[in-house]
Amino acid sequence: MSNGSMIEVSSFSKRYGRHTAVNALSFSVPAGQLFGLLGSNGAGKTTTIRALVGLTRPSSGQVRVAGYDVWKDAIAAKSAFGYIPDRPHLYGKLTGRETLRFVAGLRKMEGAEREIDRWLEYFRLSDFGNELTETYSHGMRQKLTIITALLPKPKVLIVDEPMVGLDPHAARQVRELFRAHADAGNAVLLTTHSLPLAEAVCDRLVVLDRGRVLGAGNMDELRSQTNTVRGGVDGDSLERVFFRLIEEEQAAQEALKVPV
Ligand SMILES: Nc1ncnc2c1ncn2[C@@H]1O[C@H](COP(=O)(O)OP(=O)(O)OP(=O)(O)O)[C@@H](O)[C@H]1O
Repeated sequence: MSNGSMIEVSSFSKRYGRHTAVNALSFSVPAGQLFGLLGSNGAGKTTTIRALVGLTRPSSGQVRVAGYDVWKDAIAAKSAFGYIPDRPHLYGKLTGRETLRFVAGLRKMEGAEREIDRWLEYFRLSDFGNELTETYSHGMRQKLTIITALLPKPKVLIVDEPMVGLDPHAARQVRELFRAHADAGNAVLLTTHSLPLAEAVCDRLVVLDRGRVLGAGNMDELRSQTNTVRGGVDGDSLERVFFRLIEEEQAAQEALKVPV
């Protein structure tokens, strides 16, 4: 594993026919960090995540998780990460508890039953543990999916749009969970459209637009890239920084147009 990175994306590109969804993207996430991947619709966030979890093959470049090439060393890589997709799939004919036992069995976890109780309690799902997941509300399904990813205590957690459908209390719990997971020495990567969430929890960020990086770094670095102001009540929010980056990109594109 080079320089302790838990996630390493090197010159990753993904092309669909003539369309380039992600173009030569590079970033790395060390243990202990919470990393945010931001960008407008179609920017390439989900494509990057799908490459990180081995669901799509890079057209070029490399994607490594916990030191393993996700495509070439898939089994080792997959046992090192937990994945929370934006559209989770659960088996409707299993109960919540059966779902979690199934995951614990796959990961050969010891003493999983107590952990499962603790997690169900944490998300106020204890009363529903023995109900089929097909009867769960959207938010309950989301919570169960989050538990399936975290139960095996993965070194790397990869999350696509975590907060959709969660009530404010659960959203706060999930935010705290991700932070705690990173602080415990793991790497967390998330995509989100919630800029306040990203600003509140992420140590570092990449802003993508149409497959290319518009800005990268911590909040201070992003502010210095966009001439925005730091700190206090007068400081510029990530939202301001984000729109600046998009506006600058649009201005640069305009400038390239042939004047007719
Ligand atoms: N299977 C596919 N076949 C063809 N094009 C695809 C495929 N998957 C994604 N794309 C294209 O790649 C680009 C990036 O899509 P992606 O889903 O990664 O964006 P995103 O940043 O996750 O967007 P959103 O915020 O809307 O979820 C889009 O232009 C999309 O149309």
